[in-house]
Amino acid sequence: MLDAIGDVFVCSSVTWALQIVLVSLLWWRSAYPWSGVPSRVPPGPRPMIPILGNFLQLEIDPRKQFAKFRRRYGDLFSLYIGNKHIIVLNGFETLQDLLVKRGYKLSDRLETNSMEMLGGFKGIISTSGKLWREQRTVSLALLQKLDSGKQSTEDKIQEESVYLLDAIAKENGMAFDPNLLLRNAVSNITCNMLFGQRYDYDSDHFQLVLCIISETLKTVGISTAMNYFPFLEYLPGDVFGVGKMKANVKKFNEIIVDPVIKHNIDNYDPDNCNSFIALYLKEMYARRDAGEETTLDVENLEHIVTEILAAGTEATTSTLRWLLLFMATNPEVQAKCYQDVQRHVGNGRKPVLTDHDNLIYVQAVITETSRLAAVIPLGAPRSVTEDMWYKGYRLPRNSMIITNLDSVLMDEKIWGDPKVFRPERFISEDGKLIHREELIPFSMGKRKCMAETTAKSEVFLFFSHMIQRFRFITEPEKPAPLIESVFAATNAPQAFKICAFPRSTPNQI
Ligand code: HEM
Repeated sequence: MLDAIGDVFVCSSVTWALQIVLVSLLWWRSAYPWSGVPSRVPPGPRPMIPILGNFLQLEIDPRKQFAKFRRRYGDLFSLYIGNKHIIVLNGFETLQDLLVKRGYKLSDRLETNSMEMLGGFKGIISTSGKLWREQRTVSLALLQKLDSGKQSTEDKIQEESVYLLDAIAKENGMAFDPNLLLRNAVSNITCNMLFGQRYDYDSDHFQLVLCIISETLKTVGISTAMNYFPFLEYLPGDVFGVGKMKANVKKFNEIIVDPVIKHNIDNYDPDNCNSFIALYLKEMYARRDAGEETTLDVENLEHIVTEILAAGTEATTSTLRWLLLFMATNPEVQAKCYQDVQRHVGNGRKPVLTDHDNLIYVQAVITETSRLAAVIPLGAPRSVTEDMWYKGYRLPRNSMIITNLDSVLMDEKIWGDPKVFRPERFISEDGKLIHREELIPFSMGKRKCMAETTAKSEVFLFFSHMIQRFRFITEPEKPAPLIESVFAATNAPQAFKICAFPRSTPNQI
């Protein structure tokens, strides 16, 4: 009986596989862009294998390969994967020309399968055109309004720092992985902005929020394969994590986002709007009451909440993790940061945002870390809205655009020794902070990160508070942690452990 079932299974699997191959080949012939290579498009490596195109020429972390292609083909090169023509933009001049000067043609997202699963083409990150413009403009205005309200973003970060520093102190100088504590602190700022409340670090509800975010983001990398090979979604066994990702997004909405939005709708009080959700609802009702045509609705709000939580948590946490790693492995740099804080802030009070202009060395360390860590090194994919020409090349409508920020942040022509961690490169001879326009970890143009100011405030305050209070060292009697990254939704460091000693103890420098 079991054999018979096995035979049927094997037979149906073979038929299934043949059908997939057949359908794929037919689909490839009709959809594969280089079956008739469009003329005058940017050059690139020749796609050797039907359907896969250049897929096998790329590693999971494609940055090194992109650097080689750039040397060979120039600042614009083409790749073909599955049914997509991809154009990779490299170098500061190209990114500035195409994202800033002619950004109106490259501000849309490409409607990919993974974008659909994550954002359902609602909200901000995955949307384009009028819908994106209204959602982004309104969201930005509401975040600014919140910042100038009862509790500013700075107040929220100051409040959260107390909890973060206490949690670090509780590690008692023992080795710990700072990832979870930093993640708690960073996402609490976002929760506070969105929901109007922070959570205790040991709250089950809060840990569930963080767990779903990180599980979902883990599947983002692998499920992007579906953007190029849409049929993979239908393979049995959820090999590409598509089912898991969909289930996570659904669970996140059901358990976290929807109940909070419902609570806000049920208890709506226009005179007491202390959270992003309440302010969005107020704006939505106002536009509707005024008879305005608007895209503001509960479904878009649901997506924005999820996106801000995920985007806000991952990139900022990764940046802070890189900072602690660089401090523990570069004690002399850490000592200079501590001296900077001692000189301009002392021990009697906490650093505040207005210390920013005085803490030059701390700023240089943060700036150098943002450059070297490049936590979102390839930006988020965009698309060409209408056929356009640039430096003699045709950029066909609907091509996918990859903004290779890494090619600028790690450009030898700009930085000389880009792989070296050297904060001094951002300090002038007369001791001032050097601002470089090529420092673009938040991308460029209309579609650049929506929360650059908030992210910078979080990084500056959390980092300077930690440096004021603790000395961080690598785990004693263990090999120093590797300065290597895990390339996934963000470019984060590999997991590492450090020890934190309060500055008032004999371990003080
Ligand atoms: C160090 C921290 C951060 C870095 C380096 C960073 C970087 C980026 C980058 C490179 C993009 C892609 C821009 C593009 O499409 O080309 C982006 C988009 C975005 N970021 Fe950030 N980000 C950070 C923190 C945050 C925070 C804290 C939030 C929210 C509170 C946030 C919200 C967003 C949103 C909503 C978008 C999509 C914008 C759009 O599509 O119009 N980010 N970010």
